[in-house]
Amino acid sequence: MLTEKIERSKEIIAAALEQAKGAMATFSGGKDSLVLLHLIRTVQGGKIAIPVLNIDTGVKFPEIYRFIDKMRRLWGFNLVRENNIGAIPPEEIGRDQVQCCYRLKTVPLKRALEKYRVSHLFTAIRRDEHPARAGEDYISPREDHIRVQPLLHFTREDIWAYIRLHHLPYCSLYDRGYVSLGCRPCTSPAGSGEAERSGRAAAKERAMPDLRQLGYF
Ligand SMILES: Nc1ncnc2c1ncn2[C@@H]1O[C@H](COP(=O)(O)OS(=O)(=O)O)[C@@H](OP(=O)(O)O)[C@H]1O
Repeated sequence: MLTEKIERSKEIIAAALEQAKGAMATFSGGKDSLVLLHLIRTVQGGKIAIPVLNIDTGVKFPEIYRFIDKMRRLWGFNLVRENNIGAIPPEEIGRDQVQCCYRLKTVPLKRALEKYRVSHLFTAIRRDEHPARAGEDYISPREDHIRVQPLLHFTREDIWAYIRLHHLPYCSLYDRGYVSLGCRPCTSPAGSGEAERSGRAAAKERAMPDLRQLGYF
């Protein structure tokens, strides 16, 4: 039942917020982190009181940038943007995916964690997204901080049901066939019957690197 799943997520969020000395949420502009922010907003009484991190690779879709700004205005949260733009020459972006993801995503993420002294980082990953995420726990200690992953038990359908239930706005790319939003060079729409992340890196017909291994999400 969705109601029970929502309650479970709220409990995880509330407990982590209570323990955290430096909590931070993540928002990619995607549907899952949208739900994460809404849940945090609910737990915090209608206002997101912790900073919200967006890692800007510089090659996201314009629709994503616009949607992030729209939500920032609507919900009035403190959006913190971090980037490492320029670390990869434009013509090489997406070519060596491990290097590209590491420099454009992991490096700025690590920098943000240090800069903002983050003890607990809230992410919106789900177990059903990918086999690599199936074994994840709600609370996942890393080298220097703790990942809080309150949406692990949500399915893709749960996310959309939540968005409909609360009449949340969402990024327009989802209505144009995109099911998982990454960087422009490595994302294409997925066919309707395909796995959720099949459009990621499909533009290059390659598998995404293991981002967990790279210290990303
Ligand atoms: N660029 C950026 N900025 C801030 N937060 C981010 C970013 N990329 C990933 N995330 C967080 O990780 C969640 C899962 O996203 P992805 O499956 O796209 O992750 S990954 O890029 O493949 O590692 C993601 O949720 P959704 O993107 O909504 O699914 C966020 O909680």
